Amino acid sequence: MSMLLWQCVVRPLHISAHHITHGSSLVRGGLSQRHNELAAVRSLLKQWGARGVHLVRNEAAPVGSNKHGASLAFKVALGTGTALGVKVLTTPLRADCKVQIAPPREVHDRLQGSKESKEKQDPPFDWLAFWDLLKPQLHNFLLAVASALVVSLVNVQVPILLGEVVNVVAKFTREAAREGRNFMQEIYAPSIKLVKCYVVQAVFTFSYITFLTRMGERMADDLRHQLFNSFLKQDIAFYDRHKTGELVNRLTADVQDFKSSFKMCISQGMRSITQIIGCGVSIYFISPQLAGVTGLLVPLIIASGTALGSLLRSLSRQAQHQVAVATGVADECLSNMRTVRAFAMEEEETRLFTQEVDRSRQLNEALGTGIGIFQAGSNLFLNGIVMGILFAGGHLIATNEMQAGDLMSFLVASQTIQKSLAQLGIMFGTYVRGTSAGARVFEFINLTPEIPVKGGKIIPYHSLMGNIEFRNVSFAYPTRPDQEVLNNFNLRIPAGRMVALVGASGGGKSTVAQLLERFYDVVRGSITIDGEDLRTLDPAWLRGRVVGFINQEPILFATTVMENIRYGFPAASDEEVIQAAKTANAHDFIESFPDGYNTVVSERGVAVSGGQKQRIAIARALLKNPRILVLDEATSALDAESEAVVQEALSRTVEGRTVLVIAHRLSTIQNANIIAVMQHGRLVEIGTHEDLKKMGGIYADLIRQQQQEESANTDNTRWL
Ligand SMILES: Nc1ncnc2c1ncn2[C@@H]1O[C@H](COP(=O)(O)OP(=O)(O)OP(=O)(O)O)[C@@H](O)[C@H]1O
Repeated sequence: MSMLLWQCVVRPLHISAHHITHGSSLVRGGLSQRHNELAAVRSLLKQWGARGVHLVRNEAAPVGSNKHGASLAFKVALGTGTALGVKVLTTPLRADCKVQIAPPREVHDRLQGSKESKEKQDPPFDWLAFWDLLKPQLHNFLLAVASALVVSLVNVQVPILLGEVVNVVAKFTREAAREGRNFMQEIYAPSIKLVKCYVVQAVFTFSYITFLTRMGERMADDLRHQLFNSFLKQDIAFYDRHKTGELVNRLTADVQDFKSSFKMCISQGMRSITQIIGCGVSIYFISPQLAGVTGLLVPLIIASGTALGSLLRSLSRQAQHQVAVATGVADECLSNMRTVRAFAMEEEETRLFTQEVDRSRQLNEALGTGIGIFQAGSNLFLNGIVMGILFAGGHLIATNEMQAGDLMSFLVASQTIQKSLAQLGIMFGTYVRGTSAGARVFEFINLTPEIPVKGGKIIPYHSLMGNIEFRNVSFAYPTRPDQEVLNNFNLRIPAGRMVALVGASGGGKSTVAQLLERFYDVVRGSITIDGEDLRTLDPAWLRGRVVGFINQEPILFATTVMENIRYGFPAASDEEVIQAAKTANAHDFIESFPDGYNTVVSERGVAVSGGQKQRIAIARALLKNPRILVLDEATSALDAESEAVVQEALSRTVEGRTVLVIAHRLSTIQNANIIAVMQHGRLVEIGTHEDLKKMGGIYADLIRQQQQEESANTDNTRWL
């Protein structure tokens, strides 16, 4: 399946003569007609919608060759300054291109754009879903809230008790010696009260942190679980719409943001509000005059703190975003190191990364300066208030309107109010961040897929024949509803027969295979298996038991070969796995691995060659003994030697099954019972290889074209 996604990833593309307007000259001309090839790539990129394409290096450099063709490397630039590396491997009927998009500005702008649109389109917070999430943790929540309340009330008491202690101390410095009173006796009661307060404060601080953590972690765990579950239930169209990075971000950063914001709102928010009210009442009772003056300054503190705070928050968001952009560039480069190396783009990648890191440094420096100004300014301001209170309080003490201990209480209480106000300012930002992160998470949890993962009719195994029929099928991908990919498509695949789909690239062949797997539903018409509409059948049964799918790029998981083959049919015994591997021509090479079937294949299957990977995938598909087998370009990425071995395995695999095979190399499908030729989403020719050749239509043209390309390719190989 070929498709270009303009996103910051490197992905292989398969571009056939149909896509490249000068396709035949591309292949026939070989290396001697580089300009034609470059023009072809340029026209292709334009076709894809890349505006202002021009070639940076007007020369193609051969980077390698094999029996099947030559690799050429091009560097292309988009008008925006986007650098593309295009690597073309010419093969008899097609050109396989690797397109690397490594555009710093483009990546940045795209991320910026997506972030802006994300900010604009944040869904409303779902309070009902939040309540459902909170309900199981209500006991932890209430215990945390009660404990935090106790801590706040104690915090309100502390300044008053401190004042009482200071009053005793102050009294003794002035009069104790003269009156012969016992200091220990007088200080004992207020000191004990203070110590009790500190102990209660410590116990309940421990308690609220423990309950809050328990509640937060359990809610986050629940959220991740629900979200992941919801991801796995979504239909494939959902994955066409959303990038993997975005989904992973919701699962990690958004859940984390939501959790910490929620915890913070409870602990800090509640404490701050209680302390502001409690200490406000205290200072009023200590000295109404001083409290009045301080109260006048409060709006000033709030206004300046909010203004500066929002400025800093916006700067901090920009800095965080820039760090993400720089990380994205590094991630893209490191995870595609082979492509970077193949194009000798190390210096360019370093330049891109440095550029993004430099921007990030500048923003962080600006943020640091802002924080410095904010902290210095607020310290100065707060210390000014302390000085003011001391000055006015000193005056009140001198006129015997106040005691020293009361001044002390007033100072501590007013400081607590100031700190709490500052906390509330921060809290507002935290609340906004938390609710928007939560809204994004709930949005995906609440999504209902159009195609359910399971549920529906099952045809009993003994009566399942495997007759397939596409009847007047029309289809457009949900992400491109205006582009009709299949148009009144009709095809019958009788049980136990092999039907090959051929035709120009983009004609809709892979789409037919995907519809058979019910990755998407048809827009009009119907697909039936043994007369049953696919939409009435259980999708899990269909994919898990009936249809085996082998495509060009099999995916191996980072586990043992045994588990990789068993994937999709976990109940299979070791013997069954080994038998499937034998049929798939895989047993011998697996046995030659150091740990045999227990060898762990690395994350991307690097330790396993393409042909070996494909045979493991065949064994995996075989294990579930599917009635229907779909082979979508199963051997087109392989060299001649591997292809022969895989073909041999496939010919054993297809026996007794209904098979839909899609292949560009016509030599691989000549034995099919029926060959169906597709063009622009329609079936245009159908018959056996001999019939179609005699007919002299599109199929005959394709064969002629392929033969010419094969001979041109042999010439190129000789030339190289
Ligand atoms: N997931 C998708 N979302 C939107 N459009 C898609 C998607 N997959 C394929 N297309 C588009 O559908 C059309 C048919 O693609 P399809 O892959 O079925 O063709 P194909 O004949 O199999 O091509 P190839 O031989 O290159 O694999 C193309 O225009 C392609 O761009």
